[in-house]
Amino acid sequence: MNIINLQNAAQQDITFEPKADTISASPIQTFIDSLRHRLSVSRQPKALKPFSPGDIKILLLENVNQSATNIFQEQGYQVESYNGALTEDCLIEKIKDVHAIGIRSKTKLTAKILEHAKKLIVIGCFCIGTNQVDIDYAASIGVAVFKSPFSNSRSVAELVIAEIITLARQIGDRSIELHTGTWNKVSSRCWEVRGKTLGIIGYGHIGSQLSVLAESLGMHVLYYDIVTIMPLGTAKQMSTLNELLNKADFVTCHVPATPETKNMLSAPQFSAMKDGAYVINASRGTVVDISSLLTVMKAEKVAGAAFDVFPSEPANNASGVYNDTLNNWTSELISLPNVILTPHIGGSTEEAQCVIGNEVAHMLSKYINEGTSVSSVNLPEISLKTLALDKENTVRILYIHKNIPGVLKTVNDILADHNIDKQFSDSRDNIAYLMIDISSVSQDEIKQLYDSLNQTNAKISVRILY
Ligand SMILES: NC(=O)C1=CN([C@@H]2O[C@H](COP(=O)(O)OP(=O)(O)OC[C@H]3O[C@@H](n4cnc5c(N)ncnc54)[C@H](O)[C@@H]3O)[C@@H](O)[C@H]2O)C=CC1
Ligand SMILES: O=C(O)CCC(=O)C(=O)O
Repeated sequence: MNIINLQNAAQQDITFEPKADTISASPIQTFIDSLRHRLSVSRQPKALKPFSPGDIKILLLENVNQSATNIFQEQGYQVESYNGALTEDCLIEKIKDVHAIGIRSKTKLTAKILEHAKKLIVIGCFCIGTNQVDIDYAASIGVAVFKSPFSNSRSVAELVIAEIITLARQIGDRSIELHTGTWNKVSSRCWEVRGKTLGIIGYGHIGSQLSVLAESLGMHVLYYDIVTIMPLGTAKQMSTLNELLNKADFVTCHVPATPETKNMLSAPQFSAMKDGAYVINASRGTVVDISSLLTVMKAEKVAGAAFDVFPSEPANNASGVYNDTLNNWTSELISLPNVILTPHIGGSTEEAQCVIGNEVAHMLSKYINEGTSVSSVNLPEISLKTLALDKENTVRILYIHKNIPGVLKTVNDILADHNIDKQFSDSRDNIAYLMIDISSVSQDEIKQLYDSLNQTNAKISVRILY
């Protein structure tokens, strides 16, 4: 019997009858089954249906690491990969048909795009920032979003250390000069970094990692953060941003893109800085007001700057795309001395990308196969023990719903005739997620349960795994 009108179309077109490979009537199969019991392989995870893994389609954009593709293919999923981001129209077409999408920082998954994603179960950000995804809208349609919490932090911190020394010694300019035939051996306004003060705005994973590296170079570290965070080494937390700006020789930003961090460094903050200070931004392009920075650099108030991120960034690698059409101050910025520009490569190392590929692909697979939302950035974090092979008639219900009164009663009334083995529910703002394992459920009852749950008022999405 085919289920129609499924809210969560991972289950669209998928029969609730057992797949051929699950029919176990032959003597050999019976022997294997009994052997499994004798060998206690019942602790192995049960492969949950209704989908067979081959039904699951994964779309990977922006050169997501091969390690992710390998994991998805090991699961038996279909994987389609692209090196760059897709145009909006193309993305809308592609997203209609996939159950999971993996992106990095370029692909904007807005409500406009996501409303076409009728089969989508989960989004994987193979990066740290999630500002490119409308995570609240995703939650409102029952789509989980995962990211890598810290696997490229070290890479970003190392890039910033390189930039601090490069700016202090004007290495970028000397290199460009030699590339164009000019020998210009100077020491004027070139400095050691030892004994200088680094001001870190945002003392999270990257900021704190950078703090340790900077101290090992003999720098003093000050940091500013909206929350009180334990200092590492001899770093000191400043109670205001201005206090940090007044004292730091190098100011570096490691905050997320939020309304509060937009233009966090602009004209008033630049004027609060020490004369001859340096500015670094490898967080998000919205954080530093580059138009204002141009003014203070021309006045030699700021002695140099390094940017890895920009308000607008090209979707794909290509020559000639970093220009005034992208950001109207580009030609002015590139004409200034001691400015280091990199194409959003803070997290782009082999090590970071491989780990992120593994990590996020595992989270996505676990969510697809078992419903585990631990580490999701937009859904309540729910997990139940993996169903074991011997739990043949056990069914797992994954019910994402509006966080309104009376839902548990409604759901439990529907399940009243079954034995509830385990139940876990949690909420996050307007959204709640309920995971229930019930036993002794026949194939026909699964269909009835699905239909009943699907008709409840609070339902956002329902999946039944068995
Ligand atoms: N250039 C690149 O390739 C990469 C850039 N990033 C960017 O760096 C950002 C930071 O990354 P993590 O350190 O991993 O994040 P995190 O979440 O570990 O740390 C961010 C810190 O900023 C603080 N913060 C938030 N709002 C603030 C405000 N208004 N004022 C002061 N502090 C504030 C938070 O309390 C937190 O301690 C990411 O959100 C991402 O946008 C991350 C990885 C790679
Ligand atoms: O590697 C990328 O494409 C994005 C890196 C980044 O900005 C992040 O992890 O937030």
